[in-house]
Formats: sequence, C-alpha cells, structure tokens
Amino acid sequence: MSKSLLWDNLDYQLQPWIRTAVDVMGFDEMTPVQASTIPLFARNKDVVVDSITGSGKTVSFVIPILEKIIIEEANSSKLKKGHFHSLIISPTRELAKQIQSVIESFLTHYPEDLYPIKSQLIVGTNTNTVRDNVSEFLDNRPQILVGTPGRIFEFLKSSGIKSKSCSMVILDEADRLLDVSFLKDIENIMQILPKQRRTGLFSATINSAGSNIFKIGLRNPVKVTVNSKILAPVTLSLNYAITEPEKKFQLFLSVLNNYKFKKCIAYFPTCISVQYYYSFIQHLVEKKIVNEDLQIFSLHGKLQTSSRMKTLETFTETLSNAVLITTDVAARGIDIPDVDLVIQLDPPTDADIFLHRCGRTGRANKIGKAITFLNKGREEDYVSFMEVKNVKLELIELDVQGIPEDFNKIFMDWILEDRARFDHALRSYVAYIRHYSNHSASSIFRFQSFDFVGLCRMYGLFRMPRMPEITKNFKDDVENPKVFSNGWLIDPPIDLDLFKYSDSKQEKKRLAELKAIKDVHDKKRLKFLLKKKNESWSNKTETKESKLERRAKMEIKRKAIEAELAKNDSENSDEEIEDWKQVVLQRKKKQKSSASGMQGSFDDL
Ligand SMILES: Nc1ncnc2c1ncn2[C@@H]1O[C@H](COP(=O)(O)OP(=O)(O)OP(=O)(O)O)[C@@H](O)[C@H]1O
Repeated sequence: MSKSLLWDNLDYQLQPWIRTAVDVMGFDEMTPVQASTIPLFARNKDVVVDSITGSGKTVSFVIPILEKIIIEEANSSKLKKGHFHSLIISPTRELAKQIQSVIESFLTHYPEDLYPIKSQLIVGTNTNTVRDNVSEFLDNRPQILVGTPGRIFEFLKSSGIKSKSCSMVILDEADRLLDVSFLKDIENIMQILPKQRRTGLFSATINSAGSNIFKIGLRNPVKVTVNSKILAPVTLSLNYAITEPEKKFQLFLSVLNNYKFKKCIAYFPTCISVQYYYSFIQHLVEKKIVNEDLQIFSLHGKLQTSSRMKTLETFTETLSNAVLITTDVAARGIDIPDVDLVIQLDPPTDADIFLHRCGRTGRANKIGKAITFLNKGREEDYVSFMEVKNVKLELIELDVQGIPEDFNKIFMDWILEDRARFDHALRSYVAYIRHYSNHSASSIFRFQSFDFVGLCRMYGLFRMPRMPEITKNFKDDVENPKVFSNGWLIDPPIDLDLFKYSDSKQEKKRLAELKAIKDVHDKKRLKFLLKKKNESWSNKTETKESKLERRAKMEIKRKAIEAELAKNDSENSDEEIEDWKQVVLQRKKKQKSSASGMQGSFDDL
C-alpha cells in the first residue's frame, strides 16, 4: 500500500463519518486521482481532471462537496429556501442517477442527529416535468443537485430557484458536455450561476474539449493529469478481431456462447439495430442457438427513461451470465460491477468513445477484456490509427464455433414469419449506412471498399435495397456474382406479394394497397403510387406539419435568393449573374440529394 495514498495522509482530516464510509465501501486507500484532487478542492482550487476510465473520479468530487457542505453548515451559513450548494452535471440520465447513488451511499453513514444533507436528481423523464422538479426541490430543500444539462437549465430558470449560493459546480464527462450538442446549455447554466464558485471538470478524455474548457469561467484552474502516458487501465486488455460483415453477428454469438464472463456489454451502432438484434437474439435463445443461461438486456436512447433506469438497475443487480446490448448511451461513466467483457460490433464514429466504451470493464484494478470487431479489408487500418493515439490493440483470433451452418436460413425463416421484421431489418441497415458515413476517421471507414452484400446478410436481408450510397459505390449485379437480378441475394426470389405482416391490421392495409396498385393500369400513376409506397419506412414519419413548415421555410429562402439575384441583375456583370444562378442550382441540388440521401427502397415492393 503506497503511503501517499492513505486516507489519513491527506493534509486535512476527513469528517469521521466520511472516513467510516470509505472504510465500509472497502476503499482501503485513495486512488491517485483522489489523492491529487481532494486536497485541491479543499484549497478552493478549480480543477480540470484527466484520468483514465474507472479510476475513481466520482469519489474525488463527491467527498469535497460533502465536506464543504458540512463545513459551511457548521459555520451556521444554512441555506435558505430555494437555494442550493452544489451542482453536478452529467451528459446522460443514467450517469446522473449513478452519481446521485454514490452520494447517497456516502450519506447512509451521515449522523442522524446532524442537519440533514440531501441530494436531488434533476433529469427529464416521461412522468415528471420541470415543475415537479421545482416543487420537490422547494419541499425537500436538498443541497446537492445532479442532472442533465437541458433539464438543469430549465430548472434554474424557474421561479423560486435561487442560484446565488451555489458554490461548487462539477461537469462530469466534461468533454462531452462541452461539445456542440451541449455547449449552449452549459454556457447558459454558467451564466446563471454565481462567478464566485469552485468548478471541476472531469473526464478520461478531457483534452478533446480543447479551448471550450475556457468558455465556462474557470479561475486559475489546476490541471490534474494522472499517468498521462497510459490511456487505458493496465488491467484492461484491448483486442480486435477481423471479420467479414456477413459473419460478424455470428462471431458475436459465438463469443457469447463460448467465452467465460460474468457480465458483458455489447455496443451496437444504432438504437434500431439494438431493437432489431435484441428481438432476434430472443428467438435464438428459444431455439437454443444462444446459450439459454444468458440473460439478455437491451438499452438505448429511444426507450423511456423509467425503463432505461430499470434495465440498468436489473443488469447491475444480476450477478452473472448477463449481456447488455446497447448504444453509446451507455458508453461513458456507467459503473457496473463485474463487467468483464466489452464487445464493440463496430468501432465508434468518434475515437474518444472507443476508450469510454472499453473502459466499462477493467475498472478499479479489476481484470477486463474489450474486443472490437473490424471489417475485413480497409478497417484493419483502425489499429494503426489508434496506435498513433497511444492505444495499442492486440489481434485475437475468433471463429464462429458452435453456430449452425444454416444460420442464414434460420435468420431468413425468422424474418419470413413477419414482414414487419423485414421492414425492421431494412431500417436498421439504412441507419447503419448513415452511421458509417459519420465516422470521423473517414479515410478508413469508406464506402468505396465496403462489403454491402455482406452487410445485407448481416442484417438478414435477402435482397439489396436501393440507396444512393450503394448505387454510387457498389459494382452492379453483373460484376458481382453474389447478387442475382433485381438485387436478390437468393435464387429463386420469393414472391413479395405473399409476404405477410403478422399484425392483422397492418396486413389488411398492405393488401388494400396492393389491390389498389394492381387495379391501376395507367403506368405513370402506377409509378407514382409505388414511389409513395416505398417511402413508408423512411420518410412517412415526417408529419404533415413539418412538411408544411419546411415548404414555408424553403419559400422564404427562395425569395431571398431571388431578391439577391434581382439585386445582382441590376448591379453586376452577366458573368456574376451566371455564378449566382449556379449557386442557386447547386443549393437546390444539395437539398434534393440530402432529402433523398438516406433512403433505401425496392422499386417493386
Ligand atoms: N479509493 C478507491 N478504492 C477502490 N475502489 C474505488 C475507490 N474509489 C472509487 N472506487 C471504485 O472504482 C470504480 C470506478 O469509479 P468511478 O466510476 O468514479 O470511475 P471514473 O474514473 O469516473 O470512470 P469513468 O471515466 O469511466 O467515468 C467504482 O466502482 C468505485 O466504487
């Protein structure tokens, strides 16, 4: 045990009940980040903390907050109604909830005869409004608030909420909170809070925040960097496996069946792919193709908050043989005991997220393994790309051991039971293509060398959809022996007219549409109807209102451009007028292509 990490070696004495709490929690010594950060907060410094995943950053801000509240209470500066002492902001509700439970687990050791210390969660859920947050706050008078940016901003603006006593603010996963999606809310929150406050920023990838760190009014911050050369815990082994897309999902199942693990988190690229594969895996468990002992959970951003929280809770409480299929909603900060395996079906679009995902295992000196699947061909370059970033990945050989040879047929039979599954597969496929085109390392993740047929098979599609990305980059049927005419991947093709929805209402609607189309003999009208029908899963979600809104906006834009043209007509040369016309044309073209850009369809479906 290193002497400098002993709790009693801090340059001030911890409150006795906090000392008891760390003992009971089994924290024999401080982690390095705690040993550096706790004394800095005690000396009223602002801190920017960069320390690897699972290194105990949460406790390094929870203890100082609790200590400060007690010291200030002891100085009889009790908070008045509507005031609070500390604010902790996190990018996700799950993480906010987790931080609050760390606070609560400390508070179970707080002496009952002292003035009560309380915390409150300020996050949006499907059942509570910001008003509910406010009335709970005014009734309970908690000193510590933990929440997500949007809801906290709304909360702070509400009448009755007084921010001027807030003396500590923590941004956990600060680089995420300071990226474009949250920055505005964070800046707005900081403007409401008093300038005289202590601020702490924490992350395992804080450097990605760049100069945005200085947008939130830090005062002479001290940077705490623990082991700058190590980007991942030494107990975490980082592996990659090369696979063809067609075999990727089978490889994943084979790992689940054959690897010994307590808990596994598997990252899928999109919410819809989590939903889709989750239902297929249920079927595979029933068919005993996936180990029956495994308990499979799914978590993604499209689920309601209460069900997200519940899933996470149950997964946390399950002792072993548990698999969580999820998206990046569970990539950062989530601390679940005994996760010893992380699988990434695809590398994340943002390289920083790679470390956060892998870091769900190998935490607090426990052994963990993370395996990332890379598509054969171009994606192997990801290994050297990560090496430049100081992240070394080791190759691991995997095979589809134990997965039935007729797996593709089993997949297809499952889809054929219900046409809705085919729609789901198609939507997942399209979402994947959209996801793939967002990779920050675009020189590695390129469509030019992508195995579109393999991807179709991975999603169980037996026919290739038409999408601009595919038509642009895919060598056609003649050149590709795996594809039969009209994009079919099976021979003979199936009769799509006989492919039914299991939901009777949906099926009735389909049959009515089919009849309407068959009754049309006018070719032009038929083409129009087919086009409209094809939009069903991609575009029809757009409401009539939003279409009208968009049309109105386009009208305003068009008028502005025309006005500009007219102005230029009178003032400029013919050449400049021509340039302007080109701009208008290009703009229109761009709008057209982005509107149709991410659709997939079958002309005759
Ligand atoms: N002093 C300690 N000794 C042993 N374990 C500790 C100590 N402090 C915290 N832990 C445990 O370490 C684990 C990781 O802590 P925490 O979630 O705070 O990590 P983190 O650095 O915030 O990670 P991430 O960057 O992934 O959010 C938790 O399970 C926590 O209980």
